[in-house]
Amino acid sequence: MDLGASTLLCPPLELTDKKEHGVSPSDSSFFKKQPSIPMEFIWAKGEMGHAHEELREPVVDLEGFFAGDEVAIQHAAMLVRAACLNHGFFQVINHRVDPHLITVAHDHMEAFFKLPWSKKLRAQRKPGSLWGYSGAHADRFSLKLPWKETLSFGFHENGSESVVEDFFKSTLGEEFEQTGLVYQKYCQAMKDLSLVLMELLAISLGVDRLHYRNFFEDGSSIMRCNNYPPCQEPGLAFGTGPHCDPTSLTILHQDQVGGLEVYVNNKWRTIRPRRDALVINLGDTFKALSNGRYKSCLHRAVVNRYKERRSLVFFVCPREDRVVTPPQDLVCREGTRKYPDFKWSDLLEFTQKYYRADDATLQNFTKWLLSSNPPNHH
Ligand SMILES: C=C1C[C@]23C[C@H]1CC[C@H]2[C@]1(C)CCC[C@@](C)(C(=O)O)[C@H]1[C@@H]3C(=O)O
Ligand SMILES: O=C(O)CCC(=O)C(=O)O
Ligand SMILES: [Fe+2]
Repeated sequence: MDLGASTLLCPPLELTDKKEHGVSPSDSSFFKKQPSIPMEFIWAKGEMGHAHEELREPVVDLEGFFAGDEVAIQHAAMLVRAACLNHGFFQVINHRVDPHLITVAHDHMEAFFKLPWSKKLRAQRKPGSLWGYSGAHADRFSLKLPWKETLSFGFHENGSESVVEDFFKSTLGEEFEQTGLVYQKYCQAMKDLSLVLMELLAISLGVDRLHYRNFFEDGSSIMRCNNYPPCQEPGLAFGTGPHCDPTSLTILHQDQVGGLEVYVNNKWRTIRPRRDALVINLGDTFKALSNGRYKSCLHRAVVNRYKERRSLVFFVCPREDRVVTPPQDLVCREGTRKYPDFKWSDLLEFTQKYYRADDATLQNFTKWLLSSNPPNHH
């Protein structure tokens, strides 16, 4: 059942009377098919173009990594290298994240998004903050609104208190204590897996095996739950438009509905959902950490007419004051630096205050950075 735009925007976006757009029933054009979704959600025809082909690439099996089987580790690193040089996307199986924990995390996400508006709005994102509930980012953007609701919160491991549990209890109340516990465990499992992947990425780049693990060990990451309601015009709107994640590494688990697409060899390809796999994609920050060797994955989420779709997305980030710079031996091999040093907090601020992340965030950030601190050549 299509809940339409009202599920995304509260109070429900009143569909403005057609006459306000200078069209009245007497005009012949009026009888042309009028889009049944608010124009704020509509993307240009040229930006759509739905994928038909599936991306079928080898899945990286982590079993050998956990078993310390060096041959299996080299094989996994070779698959990771091929994928990251080409498009920055791969999937992992035998990742040792408890499948029951993933299922319960989906259950709590479903329960949250099914809450009445009044309850969801208790967690409403404050201006300038990443944390909380957002309906179509309608408070941030005015056009090309994403056809989605999101719930975002931070994760870091210092000390006993759990920022995740505090987030749920303080914004949604005691009845969400269990949800906070589930997401604390889920985020911890995502963080642990991310450090294994950082080792694999280091091996695949031929740098010190612990280099990236050490860089991210004390990082603060972002957890996001995405809910994509059914859409009457799936050919006019995006759940999440084409973009590269500005973050470093993304670990995503999608439900069985399907809708994630990745841009590979100049074509959008669908990613078939796999319950037992976790989707991994590199972001802009890791691209800079690899001195531009590895791609930041260009991806998007399309919507459909009939079925709600949800995804759990964990964005791995370094500590905010960490300076993003590629390992020296990688630069020596490459000969030149591709990006200036920057702090992750500066790129994050850029995406939250000045620039809506898309497929060119890193290059625009670099220009912005250099324009505000021109290199002194004396
Ligand atoms: C640092 C971030 C900004 C976004 C959430 C994380 C990593 C992915 C980014 C995002 C999803 C890229 C597409 C545009 C965006 C505005 C969105 O659709 O949510 C981005 C997120 C954000 O700025 O909230
Ligand atoms: O929901 C998806 O499949 C993709 C979501 C995504 O790319 C994001 O939230 O950054
Ligand atoms: Fe993304």
